[in-house]
Amino acid sequence: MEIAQAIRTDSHLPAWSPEAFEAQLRDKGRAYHIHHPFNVRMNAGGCTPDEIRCWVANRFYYQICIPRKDAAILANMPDRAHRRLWLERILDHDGHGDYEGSAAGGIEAWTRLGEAVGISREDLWSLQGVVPAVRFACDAYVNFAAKAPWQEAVCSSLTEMFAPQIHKDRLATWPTHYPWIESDGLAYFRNRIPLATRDVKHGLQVTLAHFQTRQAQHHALDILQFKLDILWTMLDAIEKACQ
Ligand SMILES: O=C(O)c1cc(C(=O)O)c2c(n1)C(=O)C(=O)c1cc(C(=O)O)[nH]c1-2
Repeated sequence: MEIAQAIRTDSHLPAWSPEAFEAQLRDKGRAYHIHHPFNVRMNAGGCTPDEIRCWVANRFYYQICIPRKDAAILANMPDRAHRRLWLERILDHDGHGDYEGSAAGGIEAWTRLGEAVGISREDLWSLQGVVPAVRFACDAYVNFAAKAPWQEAVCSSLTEMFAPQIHKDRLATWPTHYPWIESDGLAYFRNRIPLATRDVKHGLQVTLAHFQTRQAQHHALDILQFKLDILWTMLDAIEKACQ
């Protein structure tokens, strides 16, 4: 899959310093789905219970794709030290040991979120409510991760730089706006904050080291844009499907 390239006139210039490059990557947060109208409305309390259920059911497809895309990246990583770190991401979502408690994993926590909003485990896992564009968007992420050089796939995970805020927003607003949702159901969001922060540290380390010329740094920004577009597209599709 080719990543769309923005047209630039400065590609011949020296590479940005690591600090300036990181600032460029972080600046991409302006296009994060935290600003999508559906997300804004959801966190402002404007969604109906059916809309919340529709979002949870569709987002579940993203949740189950994440460990598959991480396994694809792992398979392309030649270095043991990187694999050791990356492996944790798979366990974060799939869990390990029994399916109770903190080691149960993100997919299990999302299943609890589903139950808290009124979706049974069977219905959630059946993927019945997942609309085609959400499948296409998530599958594009898995396919990209499998085919791209592993450092580029790592770079695409850097939308996680912006994820702690979106989780914090939900924790801050949902209990007031949606008191009908059992608070236990929000554990997924709470759990992800430290994990995302850890992931970003490693992801940035790889990205800052790998993209060494201005042109390559622009390519990294294009990769991040591609991932931002995946998340944005998902909400476009969810907004339309959940009306
Ligand atoms: O709720 C969100 O808005 C959101 C966004 C993202 C993201 O930015 O990709 C992730 C998550 N959540 C998340 O929970 C998660 O585990 C995660 C992993 C990844 C990734 O690309 O590897 N993104 C995200």
